[in-house]
Amino acid sequence: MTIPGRFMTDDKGTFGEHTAHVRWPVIVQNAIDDMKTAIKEVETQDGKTQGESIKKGLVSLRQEILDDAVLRPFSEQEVLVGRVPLSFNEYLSQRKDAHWFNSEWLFSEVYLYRRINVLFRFQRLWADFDIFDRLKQSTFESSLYGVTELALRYRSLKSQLEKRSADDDETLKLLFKEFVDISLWGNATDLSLLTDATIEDIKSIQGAKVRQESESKILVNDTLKAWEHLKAETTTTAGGEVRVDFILDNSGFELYADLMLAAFLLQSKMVTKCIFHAKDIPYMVSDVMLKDFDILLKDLKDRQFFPVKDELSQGALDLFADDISDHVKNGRIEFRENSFWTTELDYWNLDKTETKYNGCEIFQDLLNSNLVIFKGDLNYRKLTGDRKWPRTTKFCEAIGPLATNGISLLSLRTCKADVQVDLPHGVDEELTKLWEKDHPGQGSWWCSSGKWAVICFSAK
Ligand SMILES: O=P(O)(O)OC[C@@]1(O)O[C@H](CO)[C@@H](O)[C@@H]1O
Ligand SMILES: [Mg+2]
Ligand SMILES: [Mn+2]
Repeated sequence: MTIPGRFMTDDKGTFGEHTAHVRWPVIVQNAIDDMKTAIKEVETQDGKTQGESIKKGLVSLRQEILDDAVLRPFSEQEVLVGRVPLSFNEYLSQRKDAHWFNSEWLFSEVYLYRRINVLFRFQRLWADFDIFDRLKQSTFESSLYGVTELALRYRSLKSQLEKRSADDDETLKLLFKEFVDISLWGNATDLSLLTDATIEDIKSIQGAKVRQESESKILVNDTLKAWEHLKAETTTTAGGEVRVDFILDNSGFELYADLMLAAFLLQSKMVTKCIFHAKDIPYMVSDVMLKDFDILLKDLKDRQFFPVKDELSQGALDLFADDISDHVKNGRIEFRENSFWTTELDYWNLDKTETKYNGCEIFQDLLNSNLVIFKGDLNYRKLTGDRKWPRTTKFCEAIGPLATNGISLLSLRTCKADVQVDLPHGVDEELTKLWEKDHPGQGSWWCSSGKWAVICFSAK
């Protein structure tokens, strides 16, 4: 089959078109508003002056989008001072006609966050400032209910784990499923979608009861295939290292849920090492940077940040935070960052052929992993190239070289964009009809609502 083109920001009636026209100006406006607050908090005149020029840059960037300007290349100075990978200018040299509202969605969205980052990197006092930090922190703070509920669940499941007999695979399999579900739906608290979420919204997405009914919302579920694979890997490497990698998505509750899955895998002794791959710049509003991991551990222990009243909840939060810190101290959990993850390159570039922007380097390293877990929607878009595949296309076809180049992967994705593959025949039509009822003219946006999910496995 020929490889279809990628979703464009001028594909009529798509969520990508809506994202470009409506959501990007909102995201930049939120950054401008947060910049106003941040500037007030800095003391020095220098800080204020530099902050003002960033704010002006954001205002003109927002206007550029609204004016549907050409996607301009980065200047030499921006590449140097902003440390912008040359992949962006290489791409733009081939597409001089790319505009905000007439370009490949994947490129222009990643380009947007790079343009924002360059504004900060140009100002010495703001070079490492994360303009999304306030939003990341306030959303995590309002996740108190889900965080506490999970910590209590971890505490009780951990003792079940310790009590179970070594050959009690059934319990282990059920727990694996539970923790994969927790990590999957941890993605649902996505800041870029929950632009005005109430605590109730956040609570409902995260509660255990929601997870029960959410089983029906998982349209493709390869959890047991991943379980069988991991068990086989554990047996073949008997006594050796069993490594699971997490290509991370959002900070806050989703990272907390991912760490929960890692803690279970390590506690079960099935896995000996978990490596977490974070972003090197503020990206997609909520994505995890190295500093967000340290902040999360601090928040879990901070009774002002998480004012849990009862001893039990306090003990459960401390237990989890201490277990994670212990895994880090003993090298069982490792955090890395790499600029590849914030380039526009899709994951067909996780291959020995991509030798310019770390694709090959990361690929070679991931060959040592027994399972690579890709979290969230953007990672799914990059796995499938954000292409206009028929929605029944097989996952192993849509991920190109990754299906055969030696990496075993598991994609845990809540559906928040137009691309979708691997659906059984008839499901897309049925959900489009269902969604159309309450969203006339936007039936296919069921796939961008975050209400459904897929768990897709591909063996090496
Ligand atoms: O990777 P995540 O955090 O799950 O979601 C990121 C993302 O879904 O946010 C926007 C929502 O449509 C998309 O542009 C982008 O793919
Ligand atoms: Mg997400
Ligand atoms: Mn994200």
